[in-house]
Amino acid sequence: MSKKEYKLEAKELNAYYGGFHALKGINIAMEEKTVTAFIGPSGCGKSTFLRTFNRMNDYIEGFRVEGEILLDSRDIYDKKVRVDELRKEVGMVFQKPNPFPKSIFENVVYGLKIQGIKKKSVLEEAAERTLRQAALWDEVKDKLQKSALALSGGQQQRLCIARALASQPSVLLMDEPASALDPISTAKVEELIYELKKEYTIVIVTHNMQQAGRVSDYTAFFYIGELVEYSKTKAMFTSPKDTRTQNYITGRFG
Ligand SMILES: Nc1ncnc2c1ncn2[C@@H]1O[C@H](COP(=O)(O)OP(=O)(O)OP(=O)(O)O)[C@@H](O)[C@H]1O
Repeated sequence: MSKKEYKLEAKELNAYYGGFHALKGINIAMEEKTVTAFIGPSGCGKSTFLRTFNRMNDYIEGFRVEGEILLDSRDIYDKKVRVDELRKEVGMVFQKPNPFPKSIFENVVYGLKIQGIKKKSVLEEAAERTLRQAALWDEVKDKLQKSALALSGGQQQRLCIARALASQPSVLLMDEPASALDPISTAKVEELIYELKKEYTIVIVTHNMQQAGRVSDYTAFFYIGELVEYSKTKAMFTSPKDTRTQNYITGRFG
């Protein structure tokens, strides 16, 4: 009998900022082409955990992990893993849209150029494909050479999503991707997440419970560094098992 393969897994994961124990014995397994929402009160470790999946915390002095993070059953903290390759496979979108002060086109193809891809037709094809995927193509196709900074916040965030998709990742990590956006732009990003999960495995940190309910298949509730509860989103919101989860989702704290 073959063992079920997950896209992403954490096994007995502990994380520390120096002497501070930020993540405590986390176990989770996420299926391919699903959306998982991380929820929980401020400071409970959601972003720290999200960033372990592409080793974004490596830059922080004193940060270390124990346990395993598996991508397609391979340990991404193994010494043989090339972090630049990992980050191509596991793309990331941040809370505040952070386009470079360059043209729309240059933003999307930035990662490809760093990889040494120079051919114009390849770059143009990639730009169109990812801008279409990010539901931005129709709005920018006539001004690709204009500055990305002239776009609205919502457009900038979709541009950052296009930029993350250009290196053809299989996983997309999103750290509160809509919290700086207006309601219409938020709705667009949520629709986009729904479309993108046909091709990508998505993990999203959100403070917005309605958003978790709308976009995610599974929800993980964190509390002071622990993963308290992890289940199908519908089940978590209708019948949470732990009283801490119940208190949080009914707005009693956080
Ligand atoms: N660079 C750092 N150095 C030291 N401690 C940190 C660092 N980053 C985060 N922490 C601590 O780790 C804990 C978890 O932080 P994290 O940002 O992961 O929480 P979070 O749940 O994402 O919070 P929020 O919802 O406010 O963004 C917090 O106590 C925080 O103070």
